[in-house]
Amino acid sequence: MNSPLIQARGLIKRFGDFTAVDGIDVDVRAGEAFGFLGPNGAGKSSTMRMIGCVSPPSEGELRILGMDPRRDGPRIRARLGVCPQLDNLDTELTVRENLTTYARFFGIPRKVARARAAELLEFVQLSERADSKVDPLSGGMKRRLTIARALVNEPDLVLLDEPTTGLDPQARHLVWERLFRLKQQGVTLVLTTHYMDEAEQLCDRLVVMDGGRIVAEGSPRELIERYSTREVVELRFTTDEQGTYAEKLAGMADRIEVLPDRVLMYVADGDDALAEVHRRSLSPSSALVRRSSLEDVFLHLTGRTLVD
Ligand SMILES: Nc1ncnc2c1ncn2[C@@H]1O[C@H](COP(=O)(O)OP(=O)(O)OP(=O)(O)O)[C@@H](O)[C@H]1O
Repeated sequence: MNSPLIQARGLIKRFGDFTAVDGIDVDVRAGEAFGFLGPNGAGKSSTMRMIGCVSPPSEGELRILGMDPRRDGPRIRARLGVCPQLDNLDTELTVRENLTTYARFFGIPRKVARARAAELLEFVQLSERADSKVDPLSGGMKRRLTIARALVNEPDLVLLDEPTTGLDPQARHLVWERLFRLKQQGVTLVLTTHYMDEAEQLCDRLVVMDGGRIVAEGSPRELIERYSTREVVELRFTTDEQGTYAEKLAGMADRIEVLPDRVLMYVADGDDALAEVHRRSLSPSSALVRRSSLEDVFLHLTGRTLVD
């Protein structure tokens, strides 16, 4: 059972003349949480839709659970759990009915479906809302219900397209916590996100996508080690002359990035570097020392920030 659950080689998706996914190679192994990280338009959803067998690849090889989506779409889909980018819950039905009705599509007997719905509602902390309609639920509750629905058929592979986009911080943390539990139970998760903190929290391994291509691959820690320094000093100056200051800082860091609102110094030891900044009387209006993140990796690889 060591063969990957998802294997893509030279996978391409075109829409007319436009290439949304431009020849990517991906292996997802059983039990891991795998992420596609990238900004809007990077090609993440197009990739997920091919993996979900709802959008045929234009070119390249794709195998899901050892099968070919072009031939075995329905058999593959029966073993997938899908949480789409936008919740498409049935607003006419109650919370519980959203699960039991969905279970019928998989031919799950009514009694089993009811028991499973109760278990899943417990898991996503919605038992108390079982008989309420979907509309009055908060965004976070709807997301959790969509996740529960994706688990109704006890899938081998769960696909989550931007699981926490649009949620407030507290609701995001609750979703992360549930997904983390799933991961602990050995469920294979594949998710897309443009939040680097989400990728860092949840993903064992990820690919960074930009413009339809994979620009880096590894665990969050490996990527940070490979493409960034241990620490970053963020400096803001009162004048608009960040560029001038950046020149003065150049020799004091491994790398300098000048953003519209701040200058980033990439260094091994942030406190040392900041002390040197003050010694040279460069007087930033604010300064912050932090660990490198996937955001820094993305900036290094593409010259842009993830969320513009
Ligand atoms: N059905 C379609 N027809 C034409 N172009 C499309 C279609 N679907 C996606 N695209 C284009 O393909 C590119 C990649 O889109 P995709 O949705 O895969 O990106 P993404 O990384 O998931 O970004 P987002 O976070 O915005 O969903 C975008 O430029 C998008 O406009």
